[in-house]
Formats: sequence, structure tokens, C-alpha cells
Amino acid sequence: MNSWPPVETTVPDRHPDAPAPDTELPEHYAHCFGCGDSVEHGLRLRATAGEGMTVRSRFTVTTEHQGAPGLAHGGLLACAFDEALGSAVGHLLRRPAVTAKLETDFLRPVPVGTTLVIDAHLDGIAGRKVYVSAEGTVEGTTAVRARALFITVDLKHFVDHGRPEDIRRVAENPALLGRSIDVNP
Ligand SMILES: CCCCCCCCCCCCCCCC(=O)SCCNC(=O)CCNC(=O)[C@H](O)C(C)(C)COP(=O)(O)OP(=O)(O)OC[C@H]1O[C@@H](n2cnc3c(N)ncnc32)[C@H](O)[C@@H]1OP(=O)(O)O
Repeated sequence: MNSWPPVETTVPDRHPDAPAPDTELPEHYAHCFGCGDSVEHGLRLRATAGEGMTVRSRFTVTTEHQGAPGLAHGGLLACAFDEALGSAVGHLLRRPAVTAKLETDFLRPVPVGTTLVIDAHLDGIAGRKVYVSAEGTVEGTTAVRARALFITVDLKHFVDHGRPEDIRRVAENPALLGRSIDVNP
């Protein structure tokens, strides 16, 4: 295994306004495939702030998430980790960030009907680069591990690159962003 983080980093402080440990975290966008309740067959991850620089997420695999018969699709497992890792970065640092790199190790298949518990840890920060890793267990056995690089961005990133009609819908109804993101900070 290569050393991690791959560059010199500092361990960031938890933002003073980060949710307290044991706080259930809200969906960050109603139409997010990872956490949004409005997405019929989305992953609907649920997350809880942990101690220190950690967040625990849970993904229950349904029949809509299959790759092979009865087993979760690997791409959707990667998506669950993207969401879980991004949630840790966003909530603990209280800064918008996007995934630049995501790597996953699939150690065991994840069956339909099981709940993958994803423990994400913010490992280090170097300028705008945020390094974060996670382990996913099913009934106590490690099934997937992931590491990612997130880059912090301004809210302008989403305005500049998002589809205008979706941006307009959010501007008209900020509740679509749940309670996570203050659009007028
Ligand atoms: C507000 C409060 C929040 C509250 C709480 C909210 C909760 C919220 C939960 C959200 C949960 C969502 C979880 C899903 C998150 C997605 O799915 S995000 C969607 C997928 N990702 C994307 O669309 C990103 C697409 N890429 C980009 O837009 C641009 O490439 C980036 C990432 C913004 C970087 O571009 P840039 O700003 O021009 O910066 P750039 O100089 O290229 O890179 C910066 C540094 O990163 C390095 N870098 C960039 N890419 C890479 C790479 N792939 N590999 C290695 N190094 C890289 C560069 O080398 C550079 O390093 P240094 O020179 O500084 O040493």
C-alpha cells in the first residue's frame, strides 16, 4: 500500500459549527443520488457525526442496487463511499468540496438486504486538498475500503457548472438543500 496521505498534510480541526457527535446529519440535497429522499431508487445514505474527525454512514442494499444476482453493484458501493466521504468533509470542515479522486478496494461481496456501515475519517489537509478514508463493514466484517481526495471549492463552482434550471429550482426553494448548506452564508 502507498503511504497515506500521499503528501505532507496537517490534521484539520473540527469546525466550531460542525454537528456534535451523535447528531443525525440531514440529506444535503433532496435530489442527490447518494442521500436524497426524493430519488426513488437512490442509496438514501443516513449519516451520524462521530467523535473527532469521523462520520458514520449506513447504506441498506435493496433489490434496486444489484450488480450480480443478490449482490450490490460495485459502482453503487463506490457511490456510497463517495457520499460518505464527502459528507465527512462537508460536515466536519463546513466547507464545500468535490471529489477529485476516489479509490476503492472491494474485499467481500455485499448482499441485498444487508446494511453497509461506513466509518469515514478525515486524515489530513494540504491547502485545498482534503484526504479522507473509510472502511465499510457488514455485520462486523470489513467488505470495502476507500480513500479519496476532495478539493475545496467556492459555492460559485456549483453555480458556474450546474444546469441553470436546477440552480434556479434550488434558488427558489432552498429547502431542497436540506439543513446542511446555508446558501446565504
Ligand atoms: C458549506 C457547508 C457544507 C455543509 C455540509 C454539506 C455536506 C455535503 C455532503 C456532500 C457529499 C457529496 C459527495 C459527492 C461529491 C461528488 O460527487 S462531487 C462530483 C464529482 N467531482 C467533480 O465533479 C469534480 C470535477 N473536477 C473539478 O471540478 C476540478 O478538477 C477540481 C477538482 C475542482 C480541481 O480543479 P481546480 O479548482 O482548477 O484545482 P487544481 O489546481 O486543478 O487542483 C487543486 C490541487 O488538487 C490536485 N488535484 C486535482 N485533481 C487531482 C487528482 N485527480 N489527483 C491528484 N491530485 C489532484 C492538483 O494537482 C492541485 O494540487 P496542488 O497544485 O495544489 O498541489
